[in-house]
Amino acid sequence: MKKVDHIGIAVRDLNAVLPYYTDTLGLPLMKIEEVESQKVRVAFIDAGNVKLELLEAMDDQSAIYKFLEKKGEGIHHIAFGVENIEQRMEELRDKGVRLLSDKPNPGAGGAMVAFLHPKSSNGVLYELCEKE
Ligand SMILES: C[C@@H](C(=O)O)C(=O)SCCNC(=O)CCNC(=O)[C@H](O)C(C)(C)COP(=O)(O)OP(=O)(O)OC[C@H]1O[C@@H](n2cnc3c(N)ncnc32)[C@H](O)[C@@H]1OP(=O)(O)O
Ligand SMILES: [Co+2]
Repeated sequence: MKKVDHIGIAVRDLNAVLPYYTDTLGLPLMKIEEVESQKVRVAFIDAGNVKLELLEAMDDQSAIYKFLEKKGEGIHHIAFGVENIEQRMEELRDKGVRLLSDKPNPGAGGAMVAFLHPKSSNGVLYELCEKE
């Protein structure tokens, strides 16, 4: 794993929470983007050495919708930046880690992403992401 790329945070209403990050905490907003494949609208906040990915559900099929229903707002996942994501997935699979997809899927900013099931990561949802 190269580094932590971002921390995903589930929010109910992106526009409503943004001022807390930008005005109260004084952190720069990098961009807002809709990621159709994950059914999420995301805002990236520049927190210096790591990004915060604020995630709002686009519909009730979104993983974020289900998370908010069950657990409420809060930290959703930690994303490691990796190179050669398919190889990393294979290595982890060989070591018995449960991956949530066979192949990487398109994520924010043109990255390819894959998730490790929280049940095989001691309760933490991890993401692997590879920037093009
Ligand atoms: C845009 C992109 C990017 O960065 O580029 C993104 O990040 S998209 C980010 C949004 N997309 C994703 O998260 C996609 C991958 N996620 C998923 O496929 C899903 O959310 C799962 C992780 C499989 C959970 O789905 P679901 O809640 O329907 O399954 P489930 O009810 O069977 O839950 C299985 C167990 O995992 C727990 N669980 C669920 N979500 C969790 C989370 N975020 N962190 C830690 N534990 C979690 C549940 O409480 C449950 O534990 P108990 O059984 O003990 O109650
Ligand atoms: Co993410």
